[in-house]
Amino acid sequence: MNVDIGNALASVASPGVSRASLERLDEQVADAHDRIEQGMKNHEHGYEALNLPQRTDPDAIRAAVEPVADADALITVGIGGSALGAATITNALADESDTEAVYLDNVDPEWVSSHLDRLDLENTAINVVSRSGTTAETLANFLVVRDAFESAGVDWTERTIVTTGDAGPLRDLSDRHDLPSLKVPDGVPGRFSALSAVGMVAAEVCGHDLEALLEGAAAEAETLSGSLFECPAYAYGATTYALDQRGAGINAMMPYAESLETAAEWFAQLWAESLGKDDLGQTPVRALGVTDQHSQLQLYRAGPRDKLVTFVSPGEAADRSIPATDVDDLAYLGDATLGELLEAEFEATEASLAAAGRPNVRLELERVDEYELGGLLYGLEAACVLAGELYAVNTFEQPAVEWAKKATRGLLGGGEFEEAEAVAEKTSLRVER
Ligand SMILES: O=P(O)(O)OC[C@H]1O[C@H](O)[C@H](O)[C@@H](O)[C@@H]1O
Repeated sequence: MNVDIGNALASVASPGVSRASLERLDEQVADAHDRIEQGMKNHEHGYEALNLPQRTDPDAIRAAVEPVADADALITVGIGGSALGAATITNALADESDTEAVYLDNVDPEWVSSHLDRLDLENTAINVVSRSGTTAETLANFLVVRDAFESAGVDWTERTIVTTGDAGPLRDLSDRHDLPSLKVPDGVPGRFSALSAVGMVAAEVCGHDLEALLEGAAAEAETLSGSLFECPAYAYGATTYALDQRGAGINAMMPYAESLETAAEWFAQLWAESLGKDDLGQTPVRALGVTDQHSQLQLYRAGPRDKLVTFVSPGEAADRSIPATDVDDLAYLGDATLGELLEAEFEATEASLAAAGRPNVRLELERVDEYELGGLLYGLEAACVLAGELYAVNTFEQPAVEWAKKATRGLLGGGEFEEAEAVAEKTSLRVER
Protein backbone atom coordinates (compact mmCIF):
# COMPACT_ATOMS: atom_id res chain seq x y z
CA MET A 1 0.00 0.00 0.00
CA ASN A 2 1.11 3.59 -0.56
CA VAL A 3 0.32 6.31 1.96
CA ASP A 4 -0.18 10.05 1.49
CA ILE A 5 -0.08 11.92 4.83
CA GLY A 6 0.00 15.42 3.29
CA ASN A 7 -3.47 16.35 4.53
CA ALA A 8 -2.44 15.52 8.11
CA LEU A 9 0.31 18.13 8.18
CA ALA A 10 -0.11 21.15 10.44
CA SER A 11 0.12 23.39 7.35
CA VAL A 12 -3.21 21.87 6.25
CA ALA A 13 -5.09 20.61 9.28
CA SER A 14 -5.86 21.30 12.91
CA PRO A 15 -5.15 19.06 14.67
CA GLY A 16 -2.18 18.47 12.41
CA VAL A 17 1.43 17.41 12.78
CA SER A 18 4.30 19.53 11.52
CA ARG A 19 7.01 18.10 9.32
CA ALA A 20 9.51 19.00 12.04
CA SER A 21 7.48 17.06 14.62
CA LEU A 22 7.36 14.04 12.32
CA GLU A 23 11.14 14.24 11.93
CA ARG A 24 11.54 14.31 15.71
CA LEU A 25 9.05 11.43 16.03
CA ASP A 26 11.08 9.52 13.43
CA GLU A 27 13.77 8.98 16.07
CA GLN A 28 11.18 7.09 18.18
CA VAL A 29 10.09 5.22 15.05
CA ALA A 30 13.68 4.06 14.51
CA ASP A 31 13.87 2.78 18.10
CA ALA A 32 10.46 1.14 17.75
CA HIS A 33 11.54 -0.54 14.52
CA ASP A 34 14.60 -1.97 16.26
CA ARG A 35 12.28 -3.40 18.94
CA ILE A 36 9.92 -4.80 16.29
CA GLU A 37 12.77 -6.35 14.33
CA GLN A 38 14.10 -7.96 17.51
CA GLY A 39 10.65 -9.27 18.36
CA MET A 40 10.27 -10.75 14.88
CA LYS A 41 13.74 -12.27 14.97
CA ASN A 42 13.06 -13.89 18.36
CA HIS A 43 9.54 -14.98 17.34
CA GLU A 44 8.16 -13.14 20.35
CA HIS A 45 4.41 -13.17 21.11
CA GLY A 46 2.61 -10.70 18.86
CA TYR A 47 5.65 -9.65 16.81
CA GLU A 48 5.48 -13.17 15.33
CA ALA A 49 2.47 -11.97 13.32
CA LEU A 50 4.85 -9.96 11.14
CA ASN A 51 6.65 -13.21 10.21
CA LEU A 52 3.52 -14.82 8.73
CA PRO A 53 4.38 -14.15 5.06
CA GLN A 54 7.34 -16.49 5.46
CA ARG A 55 5.70 -18.83 7.98
CA THR A 56 2.25 -19.61 6.53
CA ASP A 57 2.23 -22.80 4.40
CA PRO A 58 -0.32 -22.62 1.54
CA ASP A 59 0.21 -26.32 0.75
CA ALA A 60 -0.91 -27.32 4.25
CA ILE A 61 -4.03 -25.19 3.85
CA ARG A 62 -4.79 -26.68 0.44
CA ALA A 63 -4.38 -30.21 1.82
CA ALA A 64 -6.81 -29.55 4.68
CA VAL A 65 -9.34 -27.93 2.35
CA GLU A 66 -9.14 -30.61 -0.36
CA PRO A 67 -12.09 -32.74 0.95
CA VAL A 68 -14.45 -29.75 0.65
CA ALA A 69 -12.81 -27.84 -2.18
CA ASP A 70 -15.96 -28.32 -4.31
CA ALA A 71 -18.30 -26.65 -1.78
CA ASP A 72 -20.88 -24.23 -3.18
CA ALA A 73 -21.01 -22.46 0.19
CA LEU A 74 -18.76 -22.16 3.19
CA ILE A 75 -19.93 -21.42 6.71
CA THR A 76 -17.11 -20.00 8.81
CA VAL A 77 -17.92 -20.30 12.51
CA GLY A 78 -15.67 -17.99 14.53
CA ILE A 79 -15.66 -14.51 16.01
CA GLY A 80 -13.34 -11.51 16.27
CA GLY A 81 -9.93 -12.24 14.81
CA SER A 82 -11.09 -15.78 14.05
CA ALA A 83 -13.60 -14.49 11.51
CA LEU A 84 -12.89 -10.89 10.45
CA GLY A 85 -9.60 -11.53 8.62
CA ALA A 86 -11.11 -14.31 6.56
CA ALA A 87 -14.22 -12.22 5.88
CA THR A 88 -12.09 -9.27 4.78
CA ILE A 89 -10.40 -11.43 2.15
CA THR A 90 -13.41 -13.35 0.82
CA ASN A 91 -15.75 -10.34 0.89
CA ALA A 92 -13.19 -8.22 -0.96
CA LEU A 93 -12.78 -10.91 -3.65
CA ALA A 94 -16.35 -12.27 -3.69
CA ASP A 95 -16.81 -11.38 -7.38
CA GLU A 96 -13.93 -13.73 -8.22
CA SER A 97 -15.50 -16.75 -6.49
CA ASP A 98 -18.33 -19.22 -7.17
CA THR A 99 -18.48 -20.15 -3.49
CA GLU A 100 -20.70 -18.21 -1.11
CA ALA A 101 -18.83 -17.35 2.08
CA VAL A 102 -21.06 -17.01 5.14
CA TYR A 103 -19.70 -15.92 8.52
CA LEU A 104 -21.53 -16.94 11.67
CA ASP A 105 -19.88 -14.85 14.38
CA ASN A 106 -22.88 -13.35 16.12
CA VAL A 107 -25.36 -15.52 18.09
CA ASP A 108 -28.48 -13.78 16.84
CA PRO A 109 -30.86 -16.76 16.55
CA GLU A 110 -33.01 -15.37 13.72
CA TRP A 111 -29.92 -14.44 11.69
CA VAL A 112 -28.23 -17.84 12.26
CA SER A 113 -31.42 -19.71 11.39
CA SER A 114 -31.99 -17.63 8.25
CA HIS A 115 -28.62 -18.76 6.89
CA LEU A 116 -28.99 -22.41 7.90
CA ASP A 117 -32.52 -22.62 6.51
CA ARG A 118 -31.58 -21.30 3.08
CA LEU A 119 -28.22 -23.06 2.44
CA ASP A 120 -27.99 -26.43 0.67
CA LEU A 121 -26.05 -28.16 3.44
CA GLU A 122 -25.18 -31.13 1.18
CA ASN A 123 -22.90 -28.76 -0.72
CA THR A 124 -21.82 -26.58 2.18
CA ALA A 125 -18.54 -26.80 4.12
CA ILE A 126 -17.96 -25.81 7.74
CA ASN A 127 -14.81 -23.87 8.70
CA VAL A 128 -14.73 -23.65 12.50
CA VAL A 129 -12.01 -21.38 13.82
CA SER A 130 -11.03 -20.64 17.38
CA ARG A 131 -7.57 -20.31 18.93
CA SER A 132 -8.81 -21.13 22.43
CA GLY A 133 -11.52 -23.52 21.33
CA THR A 134 -13.58 -22.26 24.28
CA THR A 135 -15.19 -19.09 22.88
CA ALA A 136 -18.86 -19.36 23.81
CA GLU A 137 -20.24 -17.84 20.61
CA THR A 138 -18.14 -20.08 18.37
CA LEU A 139 -18.91 -23.29 20.23
CA ALA A 140 -22.62 -22.46 20.50
CA ASN A 141 -22.85 -21.71 16.78
CA PHE A 142 -20.84 -24.81 15.89
CA LEU A 143 -23.19 -27.03 17.92
CA VAL A 144 -26.17 -25.40 16.16
CA VAL A 145 -24.58 -25.81 12.71
CA ARG A 146 -23.62 -29.43 13.41
CA ASP A 147 -27.17 -30.16 14.54
CA ALA A 148 -28.55 -28.58 11.36
CA PHE A 149 -26.29 -30.82 9.25
CA GLU A 150 -27.36 -33.91 11.19
CA SER A 151 -31.03 -32.95 10.86
CA ALA A 152 -30.49 -32.59 7.11
CA GLY A 153 -28.92 -36.05 7.00
CA VAL A 154 -25.52 -34.63 6.02
CA ASP A 155 -22.41 -36.11 7.61
CA TRP A 156 -20.85 -32.99 9.12
CA THR A 157 -17.56 -34.82 9.74
CA GLU A 158 -17.05 -34.99 5.97
CA ARG A 159 -17.73 -31.25 5.55
CA THR A 160 -15.79 -29.73 8.47
CA ILE A 161 -12.31 -28.18 8.76
CA VAL A 162 -11.02 -27.11 12.16
CA THR A 163 -8.45 -24.39 12.84
CA THR A 164 -7.59 -24.16 16.51
CA GLY A 165 -4.80 -24.21 19.10
CA ASP A 166 -2.77 -27.18 20.33
CA ALA A 167 -5.34 -28.09 22.97
CA GLY A 168 -8.96 -27.42 23.93
CA PRO A 169 -12.44 -28.68 23.00
CA LEU A 170 -12.05 -28.05 19.26
CA ARG A 171 -8.72 -29.85 19.13
CA ASP A 172 -10.32 -32.77 20.99
CA LEU A 173 -13.27 -32.76 18.56
CA SER A 174 -10.91 -32.73 15.59
CA ASP A 175 -8.90 -35.63 16.99
CA ARG A 176 -12.00 -37.62 17.95
CA HIS A 177 -13.54 -37.38 14.48
CA ASP A 178 -10.27 -37.29 12.55
CA LEU A 179 -11.23 -33.96 10.97
CA PRO A 180 -8.90 -32.01 8.66
CA SER A 181 -7.31 -29.52 11.03
CA LEU A 182 -4.84 -26.68 11.01
CA LYS A 183 -3.14 -24.91 13.86
CA VAL A 184 -3.58 -21.29 14.87
CA PRO A 185 0.05 -20.15 14.79
CA ASP A 186 1.69 -19.70 18.18
CA GLY A 187 2.48 -16.10 19.11
CA VAL A 188 -0.09 -14.56 16.76
CA PRO A 189 -3.10 -12.88 18.41
CA GLY A 190 -6.38 -13.48 16.54
CA ARG A 191 -6.67 -9.94 15.20
CA PHE A 192 -3.22 -10.31 13.61
CA SER A 193 -3.87 -13.78 12.11
CA ALA A 194 -5.55 -12.99 8.77
CA LEU A 195 -2.41 -14.09 6.88
CA SER A 196 -2.39 -17.52 8.53
CA ALA A 197 -4.72 -20.54 8.23
CA VAL A 198 -7.15 -18.53 10.40
CA GLY A 199 -7.81 -16.13 7.53
CA MET A 200 -6.77 -18.26 4.57
CA VAL A 201 -8.78 -21.49 4.80
CA ALA A 202 -11.88 -19.57 3.70
CA ALA A 203 -9.86 -17.91 0.94
CA GLU A 204 -8.75 -21.33 -0.34
CA VAL A 205 -12.27 -22.82 -0.29
CA CYS A 206 -13.39 -19.75 -2.26
CA GLY A 207 -10.64 -20.35 -4.81
CA HIS A 208 -8.43 -17.33 -4.12
CA ASP A 209 -4.68 -17.16 -4.69
CA LEU A 210 -2.97 -17.82 -1.36
CA GLU A 211 0.51 -17.26 -2.76
CA ALA A 212 -0.47 -13.84 -4.06
CA LEU A 213 -1.88 -12.86 -0.65
CA LEU A 214 1.41 -13.84 0.99
CA GLU A 215 3.52 -12.24 -1.75
CA GLY A 216 1.73 -8.93 -1.25
CA ALA A 217 2.27 -9.19 2.49
CA ALA A 218 5.93 -10.12 2.00
CA ALA A 219 6.44 -7.10 -0.26
CA GLU A 220 4.98 -4.89 2.49
CA ALA A 221 7.26 -6.56 5.04
CA GLU A 222 10.23 -5.58 2.85
CA THR A 223 9.33 -1.89 3.36
CA LEU A 224 9.69 -2.05 7.16
CA SER A 225 12.61 0.24 7.92
CA GLY A 226 13.91 2.59 10.57
CA SER A 227 12.14 5.64 9.15
CA LEU A 228 8.50 6.57 8.68
CA PHE A 229 9.54 8.48 5.57
CA GLU A 230 10.60 5.21 3.91
CA CYS A 231 7.88 2.86 5.17
CA PRO A 232 4.17 3.38 4.33
CA ALA A 233 3.00 1.28 7.28
CA TYR A 234 5.11 3.21 9.76
CA ALA A 235 4.12 6.53 8.15
CA TYR A 236 0.49 5.63 8.83
CA GLY A 237 1.09 4.29 12.34
CA ALA A 238 3.22 7.27 13.37
CA THR A 239 0.86 9.85 11.86
CA THR A 240 -2.23 8.38 13.54
CA TYR A 241 -0.36 8.31 16.87
CA ALA A 242 0.84 11.92 16.45
CA LEU A 243 -2.66 13.11 15.53
CA ASP A 244 -4.18 11.29 18.51
CA GLN A 245 -1.61 12.99 20.72
CA ARG A 246 -2.83 16.31 19.29
CA GLY A 247 -6.54 15.60 19.83
CA ALA A 248 -7.66 13.38 16.96
CA GLY A 249 -8.86 10.57 19.19
CA ILE A 250 -11.15 9.12 16.52
CA ASN A 251 -10.04 7.46 13.28
CA ALA A 252 -12.74 6.92 10.64
CA MET A 253 -11.65 4.15 8.26
CA MET A 254 -13.40 5.01 5.00
CA PRO A 255 -12.70 2.76 2.02
CA TYR A 256 -14.12 3.90 -1.34
CA ALA A 257 -15.16 0.39 -2.38
CA GLU A 258 -18.02 -1.84 -1.22
CA SER A 259 -15.57 -4.76 -1.47
CA LEU A 260 -13.48 -3.21 1.33
CA GLU A 261 -16.32 -2.54 3.77
CA THR A 262 -15.41 -5.59 5.85
CA ALA A 263 -11.78 -4.43 5.88
CA ALA A 264 -12.96 -1.44 7.91
CA GLU A 265 -14.64 -3.81 10.38
CA TRP A 266 -11.43 -5.88 10.63
CA PHE A 267 -9.42 -2.65 11.14
CA ALA A 268 -11.76 -1.61 13.96
CA GLN A 269 -10.94 -4.74 15.96
CA LEU A 270 -7.21 -4.50 15.16
CA TRP A 271 -7.00 -0.84 16.25
CA ALA A 272 -9.34 -0.89 19.24
CA GLU A 273 -8.26 -4.19 20.78
CA SER A 274 -4.53 -3.49 20.28
CA LEU A 275 -4.32 0.16 21.35
CA GLY A 276 -7.26 0.62 23.76
CA LYS A 277 -5.37 0.24 27.03
CA ASP A 278 -4.28 2.30 30.07
CA ASP A 279 -6.87 4.98 29.15
CA LEU A 280 -5.11 5.39 25.78
CA GLY A 281 -6.01 4.49 22.20
CA GLN A 282 -7.71 5.97 19.16
CA THR A 283 -11.36 5.03 18.50
CA PRO A 284 -11.85 3.40 15.07
CA VAL A 285 -15.07 4.26 13.25
CA ARG A 286 -16.26 2.10 10.34
CA ALA A 287 -17.25 4.29 7.40
CA LEU A 288 -17.77 3.73 3.65
CA GLY A 289 -17.31 5.98 0.64
CA VAL A 290 -19.38 7.38 -1.03
CA THR A 291 -22.23 6.37 1.29
CA ASP A 292 -20.99 8.20 4.39
CA GLN A 293 -20.66 11.45 2.44
CA HIS A 294 -24.43 11.50 2.92
CA SER A 295 -24.23 10.45 6.54
CA GLN A 296 -21.15 11.17 8.66
CA LEU A 297 -19.30 13.72 6.51
CA GLN A 298 -21.20 16.63 8.09
CA LEU A 299 -19.73 15.63 11.48
CA TYR A 300 -16.26 14.96 10.05
CA ARG A 301 -16.14 18.41 8.41
CA ALA A 302 -17.98 20.60 10.91
CA GLY A 303 -18.11 18.71 14.18
CA PRO A 304 -15.48 18.56 16.94
CA ARG A 305 -11.83 18.66 15.82
CA ASP A 306 -11.27 15.20 17.30
CA LYS A 307 -11.12 13.01 14.17
CA LEU A 308 -8.81 11.70 11.49
CA VAL A 309 -10.39 10.28 8.34
CA THR A 310 -8.44 7.47 6.69
CA PHE A 311 -9.44 7.11 3.05
CA VAL A 312 -8.68 3.87 1.21
CA SER A 313 -8.46 4.35 -2.52
CA PRO A 314 -9.09 0.97 -4.23
CA GLY A 315 -7.25 1.79 -7.48
CA GLU A 316 -8.25 0.35 -10.83
CA ALA A 317 -11.56 -1.52 -10.97
CA ALA A 318 -14.21 -2.65 -13.43
CA ASP A 319 -16.33 0.29 -14.55
CA ARG A 320 -19.82 0.97 -15.87
CA SER A 321 -21.13 3.80 -18.02
CA ILE A 322 -23.89 6.12 -16.87
CA PRO A 323 -26.47 6.26 -19.67
CA ALA A 324 -27.18 9.67 -21.22
CA THR A 325 -30.17 11.50 -19.75
CA ASP A 326 -32.51 14.20 -21.01
CA VAL A 327 -32.66 15.73 -17.50
CA ASP A 328 -30.73 18.97 -18.09
CA ASP A 329 -29.38 19.26 -14.54
CA LEU A 330 -28.02 15.71 -14.74
CA ALA A 331 -26.70 15.81 -18.31
CA TYR A 332 -23.11 16.00 -17.01
CA LEU A 333 -23.53 12.50 -15.56
CA GLY A 334 -24.31 11.01 -18.94
CA ASP A 335 -20.79 11.74 -20.12
CA ALA A 336 -19.24 9.89 -17.17
CA THR A 337 -18.97 6.41 -15.72
CA LEU A 338 -19.82 5.24 -12.20
CA GLY A 339 -16.09 4.79 -11.55
CA GLU A 340 -15.36 8.37 -12.63
CA LEU A 341 -18.19 9.59 -10.39
CA LEU A 342 -16.85 7.59 -7.40
CA GLU A 343 -13.29 8.87 -7.98
CA ALA A 344 -14.52 12.46 -8.30
CA GLU A 345 -16.52 12.13 -5.10
CA PHE A 346 -13.54 10.68 -3.26
CA GLU A 347 -11.23 13.51 -4.38
CA ALA A 348 -13.89 16.12 -3.64
CA THR A 349 -14.50 14.75 -0.15
CA GLU A 350 -10.77 14.54 0.57
CA ALA A 351 -10.37 18.17 -0.57
CA SER A 352 -13.49 19.20 1.36
CA LEU A 353 -11.93 18.00 4.63
CA ALA A 354 -8.59 19.63 3.83
CA ALA A 355 -10.35 22.92 3.01
CA ALA A 356 -11.97 22.75 6.44
CA GLY A 357 -8.63 21.96 8.07
CA ARG A 358 -9.73 18.45 9.05
CA PRO A 359 -6.87 15.89 9.01
CA ASN A 360 -7.14 13.01 6.58
CA VAL A 361 -4.78 10.37 5.22
CA ARG A 362 -4.96 8.38 2.00
CA LEU A 363 -4.06 4.69 1.76
CA GLU A 364 -3.72 3.70 -1.91
CA LEU A 365 -4.07 0.26 -3.49
CA GLU A 366 -3.24 -0.50 -7.14
CA ARG A 367 -6.45 -2.56 -7.29
CA VAL A 368 -8.44 -4.91 -5.01
CA ASP A 369 -6.79 -8.28 -5.62
CA GLU A 370 -5.01 -10.87 -3.45
CA TYR A 371 -1.59 -9.22 -3.73
CA GLU A 372 -2.85 -5.76 -2.78
CA LEU A 373 -5.07 -7.17 -0.01
CA GLY A 374 -2.11 -9.02 1.46
CA GLY A 375 -0.19 -5.74 1.46
CA LEU A 376 -3.06 -3.82 3.05
CA LEU A 377 -3.59 -6.39 5.82
CA TYR A 378 0.13 -6.62 6.57
CA GLY A 379 0.64 -2.87 6.30
CA LEU A 380 -2.14 -2.04 8.76
CA GLU A 381 -0.92 -4.74 11.15
CA ALA A 382 2.60 -3.29 11.03
CA ALA A 383 1.19 0.22 11.48
CA CYS A 384 -0.68 -1.02 14.54
CA VAL A 385 2.41 -2.69 16.02
CA LEU A 386 4.38 0.53 15.53
CA ALA A 387 1.62 2.65 17.09
CA GLY A 388 1.55 0.26 20.04
CA GLU A 389 5.29 0.81 20.53
CA LEU A 390 4.81 4.59 20.41
CA TYR A 391 1.87 4.43 22.88
CA ALA A 392 3.96 2.03 25.01
CA VAL A 393 0.95 -0.22 25.58
CA ASN A 394 0.73 -4.02 25.54
CA THR A 395 -0.43 -4.27 21.93
CA PHE A 396 -0.98 -8.01 21.89
CA GLU A 397 -3.20 -8.72 24.89
CA GLN A 398 -6.90 -7.89 25.46
CA PRO A 399 -7.65 -8.30 29.18
CA ALA A 400 -10.62 -5.93 29.10
CA VAL A 401 -12.73 -8.37 27.05
CA GLU A 402 -12.55 -11.04 29.75
CA TRP A 403 -14.95 -9.38 32.25
CA ALA A 404 -18.02 -9.76 30.03
CA LYS A 405 -17.09 -13.34 29.19
CA LYS A 406 -17.04 -14.28 32.86
CA ALA A 407 -20.34 -12.47 33.45
CA THR A 408 -21.88 -14.36 30.53
CA ARG A 409 -20.73 -17.73 31.85
CA GLY A 410 -22.02 -16.86 35.29
CA LEU A 411 -25.41 -15.82 33.93
CA LEU A 412 -25.68 -19.14 32.08
CA GLY A 413 -24.70 -21.21 35.12
CA GLY A 414 -21.18 -21.86 33.85
CA GLY A 415 -19.64 -21.18 37.23
CA GLU A 416 -19.54 -18.69 40.09
CA PHE A 417 -18.42 -15.31 38.78
CA GLU A 418 -18.72 -12.06 40.73
CA GLU A 419 -19.07 -10.33 37.35
CA ALA A 420 -22.45 -12.03 36.90
CA GLU A 421 -23.61 -10.69 40.28
CA ALA A 422 -22.74 -7.18 39.13
CA VAL A 423 -25.15 -7.63 36.21
CA ALA A 424 -28.00 -8.09 38.71
CA GLU A 425 -26.99 -4.87 40.47
CA LYS A 426 -27.60 -2.71 37.40
CA THR A 427 -28.62 0.87 38.19
CA SER A 428 -31.92 1.55 36.44
CA LEU A 429 -33.80 4.72 35.56
CA ARG A 430 -36.46 3.48 33.14
CA VAL A 431 -38.58 5.71 30.95
CA GLU A 432 -41.34 3.62 29.44
CA ARG A 433 -43.74 4.32 26.59
O1 LIG B 1 -9.99 -17.47 18.46
P1 LIG B 1 -10.75 -17.45 19.76
O2 LIG B 1 -9.97 -18.02 20.91
O3 LIG B 1 -12.12 -18.08 19.62
O4 LIG B 1 -11.00 -15.89 20.14
C1 LIG B 1 -11.82 -15.13 19.30
C2 LIG B 1 -11.75 -13.65 19.73
O5 LIG B 1 -12.24 -13.53 21.05
C3 LIG B 1 -11.41 -12.94 22.03
O6 LIG B 1 -12.26 -12.59 23.08
C4 LIG B 1 -10.70 -11.68 21.59
O7 LIG B 1 -11.50 -10.54 21.77
C5 LIG B 1 -10.32 -11.68 20.15
O8 LIG B 1 -9.03 -11.11 20.02
C6 LIG B 1 -10.35 -13.08 19.57
O9 LIG B 1 -10.03 -13.01 18.19
